[in-house]
Amino acid sequence: MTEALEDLRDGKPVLVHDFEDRENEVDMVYLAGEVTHDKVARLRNDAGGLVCVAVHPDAARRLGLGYMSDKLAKAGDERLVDADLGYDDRSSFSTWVNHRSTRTGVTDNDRAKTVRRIADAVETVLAGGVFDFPSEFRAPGHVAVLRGHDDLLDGRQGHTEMSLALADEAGEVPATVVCEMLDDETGDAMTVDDARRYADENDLAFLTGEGFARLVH
Ligand SMILES: O=C(CO)[C@H](O)[C@H](O)COP(=O)(O)O
Ligand SMILES: [Mg+2]
Ligand SMILES: [Mg+2]
Repeated sequence: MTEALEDLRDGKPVLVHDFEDRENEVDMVYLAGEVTHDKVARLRNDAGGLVCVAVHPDAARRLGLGYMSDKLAKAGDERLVDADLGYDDRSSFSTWVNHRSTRTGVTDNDRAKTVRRIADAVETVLAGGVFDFPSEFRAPGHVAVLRGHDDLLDGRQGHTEMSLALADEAGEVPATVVCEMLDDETGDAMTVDDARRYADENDLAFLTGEGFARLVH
C-alpha cells in the first residue's frame, strides 16, 4: 500500500478493486484536492464510470451532506430508496452538486473545480472552520458526493470507505474522487485482469479489498 500512498500524494491515480462478492468493480481513485481537468479527462476516458467525491462522514455531517436515501424517505419517496442492492446494505450516495462558479457543470474544467472545492470544504470543517456549503454549491449537479460510513471501513467496505482509508493513511484530506472502470467491448465493468493490465502498462498501484483487512478493526 506504500506505493499507492506515494502515488496519491504525487497526484497519480490508484486502482482499487473491492471484492468478487461485492460490486466486483475496479475504481480509479485520486485525492480530490489534486484533481485538475486532465485528471477528470482520464477518469472520463480511461475509467468511464461516474465521477464521484467520497467525503469523510464527520465532514459530511458538518456540511449538511446526508444520504440521498434518507432524503428520499423523508420526502415520502421511500419506495425509491436503494435498499435492495444485493451487494451492500445501502449505497453511499449523498447529494449531486455543481460549484456555483461553474457554467453547465459537466465539462472537465467544471467538474474539476467542483471536486477541488468540495475537498476544500472538507478540509475547512475538519479543521474546525465554518463552510456554508449551499452558498457555494447548487444541486442537483454533475458530481455525486458519496458519504463515508460513520464507522468508515469498520462499518462498510465499499470503494467509498477504502478510498477514504487511503487518504487517511496518506495523511491527506479525506476527500477522494472515485470512478468505476468500464469495458467498452462487453458493456460491463472492466475485469480485474484488464484493470491490472492497465495498472501495469501505466505504472499504477493496484489494490484489492483484501489489502484493506489490516485497517478494519
Ligand atoms: O456506486 C458508486 C458510485 O458511482 C461506485 O461503486 C463507487 O465505487 C462508490 O460506491 P461504493 O462505496 O458502494 O463502492
Ligand atoms: Mg457502485
Ligand atoms: Mg464501488
